[in-house]
Amino acid sequence: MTSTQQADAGRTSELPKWARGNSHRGGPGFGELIEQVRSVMDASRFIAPGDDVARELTADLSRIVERMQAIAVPVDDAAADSREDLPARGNPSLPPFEIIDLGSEGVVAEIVFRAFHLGRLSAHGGNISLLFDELAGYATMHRVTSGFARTAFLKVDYRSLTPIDRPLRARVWVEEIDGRKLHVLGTLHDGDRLCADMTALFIQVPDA
Ligand SMILES: CCCCC/C=C\C/C=C\C/C=C\C/C=C\CCCC(=O)SCCNC(=O)CCNC(=O)[C@H](O)C(C)(C)COP(=O)(O)OP(=O)(O)OC[C@H]1O[C@@H](n2cnc3c(N)ncnc32)[C@H](O)[C@@H]1OP(=O)(O)O
Repeated sequence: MTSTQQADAGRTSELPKWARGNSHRGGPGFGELIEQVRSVMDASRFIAPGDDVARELTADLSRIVERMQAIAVPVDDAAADSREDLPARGNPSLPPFEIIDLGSEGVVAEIVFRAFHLGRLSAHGGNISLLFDELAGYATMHRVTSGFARTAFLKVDYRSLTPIDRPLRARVWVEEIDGRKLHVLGTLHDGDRLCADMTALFIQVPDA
């Protein structure tokens, strides 16, 4: 059996514990909390406050940061990045994608880039690259025979401007497997229009 055929047979071990996800950590209100965190980031992109207001807002936010720091847990126990029921698993640092389809054929996700992701006229290219990297993590996770795959390189071609504030469709899939090397491709579309495409190499490793 070649390595490609082997991988076609799918994953032979369970997903690592950290990748199995959950829908309870942080409680039922956690999704709304993370959405508010995103809203803070969005709103911060469009203000030019006077010094007094900047200081007041800083004080308000400092109180919130202190409350969160007081309830910090080890990262492996944190709700963010673990909640499979929430956009981007409740990780506020990721563009808030929603998984539409996921399996050995790859992953399809809907993404709305927003104010926080704005570069100048369109979504910042780095955020598009981040989206592709993350989705490639999903796609490779379902094709490695065990463990995890790390990004060795990831190249994005920006084909047309990527708008914010409207649903876009991303697709990422493993095109070829050669031993531990997974060649990954991806596309991002606004309707029929190609915004960006991606080529990446992921390497299978025993764990994240
Ligand atoms: C909670 C989940 C809810 C449920 C959801 C369900 C499923 C989904 C679950 C999880 C998915 C979710 C999240 C995943 C998220 C995101 C994924 C992001 C992934 C990352 O963001 S991860 C961080 C960035 N990433 C790094 O931090 C890597 C640093 N780096 C290294 O760790 C090493 O560098 C490594 C491991 C890459 C290789 O090291 P190594 O020692 O293992 O292997 P080695 O060097 O021997 O290379 C073996 C062969 O690859 C070729 N090769 C290597 N590198 C190459 C390159 N750059 N270009 C061309 N070829 C290359 C060699 O030439 C050789 O080729 P050959 O065999 O032909 O000679």
